[in-house]
Formats: sequence, C-alpha cells, structure tokens
Amino acid sequence: MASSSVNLEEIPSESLMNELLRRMKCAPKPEKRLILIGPPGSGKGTQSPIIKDEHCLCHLATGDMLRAAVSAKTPLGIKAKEAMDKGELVSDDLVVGIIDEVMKKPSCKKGFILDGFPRTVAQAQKLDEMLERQGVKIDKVLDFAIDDAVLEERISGRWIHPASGRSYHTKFAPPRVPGVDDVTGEPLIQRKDDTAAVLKSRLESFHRQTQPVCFLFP
Ligand SMILES: Nc1ncnc2c1ncn2[C@@H]1O[C@H](COP(=O)(O)OP(=O)(O)O)[C@@H](O)[C@H]1O
Repeated sequence: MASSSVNLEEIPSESLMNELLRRMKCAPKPEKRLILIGPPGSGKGTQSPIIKDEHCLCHLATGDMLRAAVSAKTPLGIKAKEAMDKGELVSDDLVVGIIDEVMKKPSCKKGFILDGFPRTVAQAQKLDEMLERQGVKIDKVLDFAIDDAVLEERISGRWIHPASGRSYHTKFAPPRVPGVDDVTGEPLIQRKDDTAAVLKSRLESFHRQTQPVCFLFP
C-alpha cells in the first residue's frame, strides 16, 4: 500500500476523527447525481447543503463559483461581473468550462448536486456530452416550482456568509446572532443582485431561458 506523503501528525485529532467518521458514513452511500432547478430565492441554496451532507455529494453552485471569481477579480470573474450585476445569464461557454472542471473534484466521486446549472438548453446539451464522456447519468431533477409573488420577500431579506455560501433570512431563517454567521461568527452580507429591480431581470431570464430546460427532463 502506498505510504502517505502527508504528515498526519500535524493534523488535529478532532479533524482526523471527523474525517474518518465522515468516510465511514459515506462509504455505503450509493452514487447520486442531482440537478436543482428553480427561480432565484426558490430554496436551491438552502436545501443543497442538507442534501450534500445526507448523501455525501459535492455541491456545485455556479452562482457561488462565479461570485468567488468576481470577488477574486480573475479573468473569468471580470467577464462574468457585468452580466451578473444586471441579473442576466453569464455566457454558456464560460459556465460550461467551470462545471466541466469542478465535476472532476475528488469530493464529487460519490456524485454531485448541480445548483444553478444547466440554466439554458445549450448548457443542458453540453452537460449531456460531459456525462456521456464520464459514463454517468443524472438520477433526479428537483424542480423548485415557487410562485414569483413570494420570491421578492425571500430575496430582499436574504443574507449570506460569502465564504461558505450559507444563507439566512431576517424573517424566515434568522442567524442566532443578528448579522453574523452561526458557524464562524463572520459578518453576513447581502448579494448585490438581491434587489427587487435586479430580481425582475433574473426572473425574466429564468422564465425565458431556464424554464425550457425543465421540459427536457422526463
Ligand atoms: N448556469 C449559469 N449560466 C449563466 N449564468 C449563471 C449560471 N449560474 C449562475 N449564473 C449567474 O450568476 C447569478 C447568480 O446565480 P445564483 O447564485 O444561482 O442565483 P439565483 O439566486 O438567481 O439562482 C445569476 O443571476 C447569473 O448571472
């Protein structure tokens, strides 16, 4: 058996124990590949971490990845920022490139949750090609069919912890301490696109470009 090059002595015992417990819990879990589709504020980002932990999957949230790229001012982030600020979709080729890469992460070995991808028919066709190359398929598509009328209150009260993507809501899911993340105590922020005006544009993009994707799945 190959000897590990990692010096385990430097890793805290609690971290080692937690990782061992996680591996024992995850080992018997079947592989699962899920797509979550729904309008902004429909609950994809809230439900994903719960599903991820229960089924030992990686959570691939294209919005979070794009926001990280924008904040790091990477070439990808600079290209994506303008569309995101307007609530429009980022170009298919940019997003397809991201997903193709991250799906290969070791943490996606048991499967993944696609949150916010595919968002166009072209992206769905590219996803089919990626899955065929990997010899895997989508097991379930969860359609968060929420009425537009309730989304503005959800979006305008949403606060997030940027580093983890954990989301809160001032009325429906308040943090234990106002304004700070329950786990790290770090400050929460509101997304630049979480305003009534930008939501209108995001909903228009959703109904025009993303909703047709739902009809691709039996
Ligand atoms: N698959 C995608 N294709 C194109 N643009 C995307 C995609 N995923 C996210 N984006 C961009 O990132 C923004 C935020 O995405 P996300 O966090 O999933 O927000 P939402 O709450 O609208 O689902 C979107 O409004 C869009 O500009």
